Amino acid sequence: MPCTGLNCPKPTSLETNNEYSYEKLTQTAEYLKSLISFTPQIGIICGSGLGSLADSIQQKIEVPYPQIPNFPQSTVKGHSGCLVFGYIATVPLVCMKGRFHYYEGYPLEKCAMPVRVMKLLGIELLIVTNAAGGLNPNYKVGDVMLIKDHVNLMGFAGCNPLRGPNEERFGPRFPSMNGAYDPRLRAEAQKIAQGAGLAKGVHEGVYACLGGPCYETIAENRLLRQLGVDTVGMSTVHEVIVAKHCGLPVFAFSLVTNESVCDYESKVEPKHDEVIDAAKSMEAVLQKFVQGIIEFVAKNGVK
Ligand SMILES: O=P(O)(O)O[C@@H]1C[C@H](O)[C@@H](CO)O1
Ligand code: HPA
Repeated sequence: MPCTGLNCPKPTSLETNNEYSYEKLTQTAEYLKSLISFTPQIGIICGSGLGSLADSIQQKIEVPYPQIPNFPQSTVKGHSGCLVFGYIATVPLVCMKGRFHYYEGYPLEKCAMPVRVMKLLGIELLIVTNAAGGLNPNYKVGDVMLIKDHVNLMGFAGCNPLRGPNEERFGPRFPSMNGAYDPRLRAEAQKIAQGAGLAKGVHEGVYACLGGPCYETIAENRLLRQLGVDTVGMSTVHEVIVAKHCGLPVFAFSLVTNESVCDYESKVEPKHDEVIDAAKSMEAVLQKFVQGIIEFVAKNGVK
């Protein structure tokens, strides 16, 4: 908040130059509200190649990112770059077909700004999905891992989407990250997964985000494994931090799209096209899974 008292210091450039101030984000949310006649209850972020999660949305209103004031643009294959509003199982929602990554050149607060916009639109639950490398030796390509916790590796180096002046209207300066991944929905998701045909391959584990765009070295994969990381990717963590900060419950999962190799003898190399193909081959099952989660929320509420 600007201070008007006589002895108060002048606002710093950080305060005056905030590209994603509460006011700017409100402007973005107000523009989007003017296009829809309902309040979205759930926000969904589609991971690489997972944009088809929006296919089951009814009464779609699609808004391309270039049309949205203050919104970044998608630059990555597999992230088409539009917001889709509509309904799944009678639940009004908004879906991001295309997220923003640090390696695209966006600072973390910019990558995560749509989470605050969705909060201002009125969502009460955020569903986050990602394509990820499977580090846990029990994981196979095509498995789903419900995220129970994360390792904020970029945070170890001081990169955090909440860095800078805190905006109290969103949340506190020092938020706890405990319970960021809603335990009730995770427990329920185990049952829903069976109905969706995912019975064999649903795990629960820990996700870590690196800055990318390089995939991890074998030495890095070995280190991550020792740290207790089960899947590794280049997204999600900053979105979840911002969601937890503003009090949004999160349900998140990784689709294992490739094996993260820990063996110098292995000839397996990660490739983005294969990541997208692996996601594509799971689209029908994952649509059913996400629909099951939404139906549960429709029946039982978010809390
Ligand atoms: O957006 P997500 O995290 O699902 O995408 C992963 C991370 C990189 O963007 C890309 C690498 O293949 O897939
Ligand atoms: N590493 C990082 N990000 C990824 C991977 C991976 O192996 N697969 C899909 N996204």
